[in-house]
Amino acid sequence: MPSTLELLEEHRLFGGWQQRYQHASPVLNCTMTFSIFLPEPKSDAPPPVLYVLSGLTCNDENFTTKAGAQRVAAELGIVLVMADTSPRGDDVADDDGYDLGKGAGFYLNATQAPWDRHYRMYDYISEELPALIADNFNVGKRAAIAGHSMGGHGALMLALRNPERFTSASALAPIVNPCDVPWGIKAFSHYLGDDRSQWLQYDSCWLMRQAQQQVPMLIDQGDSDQFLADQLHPERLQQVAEEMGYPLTVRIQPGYDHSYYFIASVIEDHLRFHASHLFG
Ligand SMILES: N[C@@H](CCC(=O)N[C@@H](CSC=O)C(=O)NCC(=O)O)C(=O)O
Repeated sequence: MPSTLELLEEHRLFGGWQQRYQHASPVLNCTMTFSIFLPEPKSDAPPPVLYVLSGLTCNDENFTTKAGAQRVAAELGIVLVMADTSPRGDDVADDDGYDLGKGAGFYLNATQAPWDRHYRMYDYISEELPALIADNFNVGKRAAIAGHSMGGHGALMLALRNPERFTSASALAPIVNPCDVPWGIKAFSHYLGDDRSQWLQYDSCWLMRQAQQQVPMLIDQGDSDQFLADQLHPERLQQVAEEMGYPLTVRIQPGYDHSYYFIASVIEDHLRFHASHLFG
């Protein structure tokens, strides 16, 4: 039976519709919100979907309102689904830091108390949300995934673990090696515990070395990004890709920082990259 969605907002946009919905999530054991851009249909064929994952402190609205992706998504006929970054609600565990707890779910299934009651973002993004979208909207089977920073980690990691689900993956300033950078070490210690062998399943550098099936990938990274030296290290994934013959393109963009000004500047290329695989 189709899940119940409550429409919170709706706006006409570039000939399509920008909508925001709330729903009960059995996987996360809380109420969740997502945004969706539905372009004007280009043909009788149901359109493909690009899932978009955001970074630390974000919800579904950061990308929706700041990335400027809808004009090109409308032109290409791609549905955009903007997910939240963690479970939400008053009874959901949280932390004072911006990089743990609400807004910082790291797209994993937590195993440690108190996080394990709600923090199952891996299952939510890989299973529950796609099923909800398929049940409630006229969309095709083809899907791609993109993300920024912590969301870039989520997009690359989810595509590496589910290569049959995604025609392509792309990331803007992603965390590629969470097992070995401060943001990832802090989050994984709390959510997954001290046994670092349990962390590897969420680390794109490790996953790419194990990959049996390839998903075309694009990464854009600004060289004036304030988090580049400490947290991001795209060269580590590029090195693995070169060793493994994995189809990853990394582009270093001069002068750009970590902000949505950077995202807005390169998002068109990401949409066209995904279109070349979604419609290929
Ligand atoms: N407030 C923090 C930094 C938080 C931050 O920069 N968040 C980024 C994502 S960082 C990686 O996941 C973001 O997208 N923010 C939302 C926005 O709209 O810009 C600090 O004080 O350092």
